[in-house]
This record gives sequence, structure tokens and C-alpha cells, in this order.
Amino acid sequence: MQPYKTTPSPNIRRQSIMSQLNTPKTNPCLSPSLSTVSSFSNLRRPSRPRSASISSTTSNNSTSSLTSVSTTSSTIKRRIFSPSSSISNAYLSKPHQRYTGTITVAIRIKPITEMIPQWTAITQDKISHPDHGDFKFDQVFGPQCDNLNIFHQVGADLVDKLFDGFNATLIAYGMTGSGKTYTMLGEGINNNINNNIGIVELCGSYIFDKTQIDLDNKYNITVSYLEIYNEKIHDLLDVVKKNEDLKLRSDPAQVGGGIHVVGLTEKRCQDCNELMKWVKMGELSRKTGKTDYNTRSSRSHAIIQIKLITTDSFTGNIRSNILSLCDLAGSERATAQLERRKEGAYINKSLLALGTVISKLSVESNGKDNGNVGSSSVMGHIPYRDSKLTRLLQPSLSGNSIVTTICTIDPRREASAETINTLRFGSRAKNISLSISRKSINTGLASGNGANTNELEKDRKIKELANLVKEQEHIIRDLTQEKIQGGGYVGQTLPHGLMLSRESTMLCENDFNDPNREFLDIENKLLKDKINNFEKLLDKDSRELQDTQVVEIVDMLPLEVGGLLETKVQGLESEIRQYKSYTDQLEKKLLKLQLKQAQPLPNQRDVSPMDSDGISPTAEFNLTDTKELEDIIQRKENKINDLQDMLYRKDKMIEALQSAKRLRDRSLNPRSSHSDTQLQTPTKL
Ligand SMILES: Nc1ncnc2c1ncn2[C@@H]1O[C@H](COP(=O)(O)OP(=O)(O)OP(=O)(O)O)[C@@H](O)[C@H]1O
Repeated sequence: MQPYKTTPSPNIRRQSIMSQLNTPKTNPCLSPSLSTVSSFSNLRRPSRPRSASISSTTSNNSTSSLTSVSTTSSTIKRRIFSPSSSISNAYLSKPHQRYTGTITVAIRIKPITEMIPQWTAITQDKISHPDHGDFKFDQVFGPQCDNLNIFHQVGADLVDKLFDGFNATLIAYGMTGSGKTYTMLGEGINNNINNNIGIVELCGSYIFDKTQIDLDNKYNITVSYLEIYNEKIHDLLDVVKKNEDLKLRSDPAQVGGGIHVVGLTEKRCQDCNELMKWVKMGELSRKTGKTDYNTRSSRSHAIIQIKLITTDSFTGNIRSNILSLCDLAGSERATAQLERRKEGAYINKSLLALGTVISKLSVESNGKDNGNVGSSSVMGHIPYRDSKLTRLLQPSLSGNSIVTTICTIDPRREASAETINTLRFGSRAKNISLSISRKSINTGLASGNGANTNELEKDRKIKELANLVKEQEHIIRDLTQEKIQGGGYVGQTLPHGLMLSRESTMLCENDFNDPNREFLDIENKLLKDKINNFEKLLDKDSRELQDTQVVEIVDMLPLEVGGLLETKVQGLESEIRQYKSYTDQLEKKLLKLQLKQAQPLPNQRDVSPMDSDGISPTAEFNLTDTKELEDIIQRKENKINDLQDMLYRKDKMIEALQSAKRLRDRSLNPRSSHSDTQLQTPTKL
């Protein structure tokens, strides 16, 4: 196979990558110069990896061509994938519904100045050790391999799957200083050297390149960047809260498939430059430090997530998929520095947890392969919760994502123990089988997907608010035309919560030159009259509410209400009794007065003591003057009328109280009192 060069030759540029990948060639990454120390017999480029297979028969992989373009920085030669019909054919073809295979594992050997020790024999997909045996992988990248080549072999495929509707995860794993960050982010991302751009940027370029040539779909791309430092999750894109420990929440509706980092910043990107701007910004916040093996060692696990939201231009259907790019912190032996030791303990602990999870999943997968699915020996508990790292990777490792792991190794003798560990990790991961279904498409606003819903919900809210603003503008215009006077509406809440301010009403008040004003005044008055009439009618309606209707309402009330009514009615009954005795007295007094009125004027001997109402009969009968007598009679008559009025009112009150009593009875025993719906005549007083 022809080596991939940093600046591809023109014929490579125009040549389909897939056609290169499918041609059996010598692995460019295993230079013959290494054959003196390693076994390079049978070095042939595999026809195309490897463990994964697509259940559908139509198999189209990435077919993009290369081009070399200058970026804004003229010193940096950046390679992106230019549009070509072959690309569009690749991902516009009918996507597969299911992906089955295993985790793809590639090994990357770091170049070293010294000779690679004799203890290894390296082939295209195998590393052999005299003591530890053979470790089989999907791909072994030799020290000559550059990031672009690695991207072709493992990265482009993941991006293609992302566009096919799968989630995809790429994990860089290896000991400190072995080249994980170099692989993921390239050389000197922090000092803009960028001679050898990393997988993240290459994936980003490819993603944006793909979106540009696809006229059938619209794309939204966001990026998030977090680190797990000393078991705390930090948002690397939030400079203010970058040290806040973000919480994890289980949410199956999430695009990634179940674990949601609460409050994690997502930045929308228009192109790859913007995406890389955020990545570089995040890198500045990432915790680094000097270790025995690496002058700028990443002290945290970092996960960049690129979310691709695809909207079908014709149907409006929406789908979200995530590409997770993980640059793990490196495993290391204890160091003298206290700070590094503490970090190292956290790193090692979480890597151990990841190793355990991988190991268990691997055993489980082997069990399945051996037909032991369901057997308790193989279906053990997977301890995802042992670390934040495994928790975050849980959705990816448990079947929500296609996973590729690049294990970086440092071939120096002194790192051999770590190298063996890494190889073991890689070969276990390779055993893990995946069966991933393509993310279903969400139809428009009825999306069931959490993240889509969020996006759509936001769009819907924006539309709703824009409509509201328009509506409110109309209301303001209408109100202004109606020339609201005297601030009658000030402070009132109008439709949709619009509060009319004093200023806006002033505006209306001050405009007296409107020719329609008189007409509007009349119309206003008519409307007010109408309201009054309606209010009266409503009043009448409530007064005329029949007792039978009330009974129906009472029947609907819960039984406990009966108890409350009972207490209330007992009070009312006692009031009735008091009123009754009072009205009895009044009646007697009235009778007495009526009798007196009917009798001839008494003489002085018949003088009665002063009445309790303050009218002294004595005073009356001493008078001889007829006019005065008439006055007295008149006053007596008035008094009688008053008392009769009072009696009438009492009568009504008793009537109401009795009605309440009946309601009480019915609510306590609704069935038996159904028949008794007629109003009883009030007690004759
Ligand atoms: N394939 C490679 N080619 C050239 N240089 C490399 C390669 N891999 C790593 N290096 C160099 O080795 C050093 C350590 O690499 P890097 O920081 O990527 O390691 P790491 O695995 O991320 O370590 P840590 O876990 O400590 O962060 C860097 O200076 C890097 O440029």
C-alpha cells in the first residue's frame, strides 16, 4: 500500500479513499526498516477491516478524495476532503438499520529514536511477545504512520456511520506519553504548530465537508468539551464555571443514549474552524502537568462530543447523532510529586474501572459467542458506576454507539509493563461485540428524543414568542387607535399578559385630534351598557338557581363535605331559633299596637308605662290636640310598617336557612332525600 503523505500527491487527491483502502497493499505504517527487529513477513494491507460487519447487504463505506488547502494561517497546510460524487454516493445511499460487530481496536506505536526492542514481533494486525503471547487487533499502526493515515483507517469510517444514523465513539487509550493527545489533537494544538493535525480536526473537516455537499438535508452541528479531573466533571467550554463539578443524570431520551451531563455547554459551529476554535479554547482549560514520561501530560480524561442534527429538507424529519472523541489520561506508575500522585491515583483508579468494565463485557461477549447468553456465569454485573469515566462511557459501551479504540504504546523497554497492560486492554476490548441499531428518525415536533425535543422546543418557543410580540404589537396599535382615556387600562393585564404602561395610555390620552373620537366614545358607552346588562342577567340567573339544581350539585359533592355542612347548619339552626323567638316578640308587639289602634282613645287612668320602643302611650293620651294625635297614629303606623318589613326579611332569612338545612340533609343522605326537592314553606311566624 502506498504511504499516505502529509501533503498528498495530486493523483491521491482525486483518487477515492475507499478504492485505496480496498486495494490490498503493503501497510505504509510498518516500514521495512523495522524488519530487522520485528517480523514483517506477510505484511499486506488487509482488504478492509475487519471485525465489524453490516447486517444489510448494501455496503458503502467512505469514498472521499483528498485535497490540500491553506487555512487562514498560511503556515499551516490543512487537508480536508473535497466534495466528490463518490462521497455523496457513499452516505446518501440507503443507510443500514443495524450495525453488528465488535469494538474496533487499533494499536499505534510511538516512534522512538532508539531501536524497538527485540522482544516484539509486529505484523499488520498482531503483536507477539515471547512471554505474553500474541495480541490480535484490527490494525497495528507502525511508527511511520501519521494522523491522516490513522484517520483514513478508523476515523472516516466512524464519521460515515454517524451520517448513516449511528452514534460513534473513538477512544484513545495508553500510558502517559505514548501519544494519545498527539493522535487526537495533533502536534502542538496549543501553540499552533499543527504540523500533524489530529483525528478530531480531521473528523470535523470531514463532517463539515459532507454536510456541504448534501442538498437533501440541513445540518446543525454543536460541540461540547468536558474533562474528568480527580473524579470531577468540568465544562471546558465554560470559562466562568470551568471548575464546577457537573452532575450526571440518567436520561434514556438523550442522543448519546442515557447519560446526561447536566448544564454542559454546547456550542453551535458553522464550520470546522469554529469547531476547532472551541476545542482549542477547551484545551487551554484542560489540566496538564509534567510527568516522568511527558512534559505536558494530560491529567484528565477529556471527551469532545460533536453532535450532528440532521433535518430532512423534504419531510422535516430530524435525527441527532453524536460522535464522541475521548482522549483519556495516561496510566502511570507512582511518582514522587504529591500533586501528580494524587492525580495519578484518580487516573489509575478510573482506568482500572474502565479495564474491569471492558474485561466483564469481553467475558460476556465471549459467553454470547459460545451460546451462553443468559447464563449467570457470563451475565454478571457491569460496574459502570465505579467511576465517572465508565459512567460517561456507559451508553457507548453498552450498545448505543459504534466504538473504536486506538491504543497507543511506547515501545521502549522501560515502558514494557505498561505496554503489555495496554495490549491486554486492547485485545479484551476487541472481544466486545456490538449490536447497534440506527437512531430512529424523529418526525418533526413530535420528537421523542430529548436533545431533539430541546432543539425543537426552543425553535417552537422562539416562533411562539415572535408571534406573541406581533400580536402584542397589534394590540398596542389597536389600543392606541381606540384612544384609551384616563388611564383606565393602566396596569391591567391585557391578552397574553401584556401590561399597558402609563406611557402608552398617555400617548392615547394626549391625542385629541382624532376625528373618530366621538364615535368611539359612543361605541364605548354602548359596550359599557351591554356589560351592565349582562351583569344583571348573570345576577338574576344566579338568584334563580333552582333548589333542584343545587341538589344535583350537592349530589356530586364528596361525602366529607356533608360533615362540614352539618357543623355549619347546626350553627344556622341555632340562629334560626334566636330569630324565631325575636320575631315572636315582634309579632306580639305588633298585635298589641294594632289592638290599641283599633280601640277608642283611652283616658288617663289607662295610661301604660313607656313602651320599650321609646314611644310613651301616656304622652299621647294626655294630648288633646288632634293634629298631634294624628302624628302619633302616623308614627305608630310607620312603626308597624317597619316591623312588618322586618318580619318579611326575617321570613326570608329563615327560608334561606331552612334551604341550607335541606342541603345539609341531602348531602349527608343524598339518595333518600332525592324525592324531597320541593321548597318547604317557611315556618309561619
Ligand atoms: N506518533 C508520534 N509521532 C511523533 N511524536 C509523538 C507521537 N506520539 C507522541 N509524540 C510526542 O510524544 C509526546 C507525548 O505525547 P502525548 O502528549 O500525545 O502523550 P499522551 O499519551 O497524551 O500522554 P499523557 O497521557 O501524559 O497526556 C509529545 O511531545 C508528542 O508530540
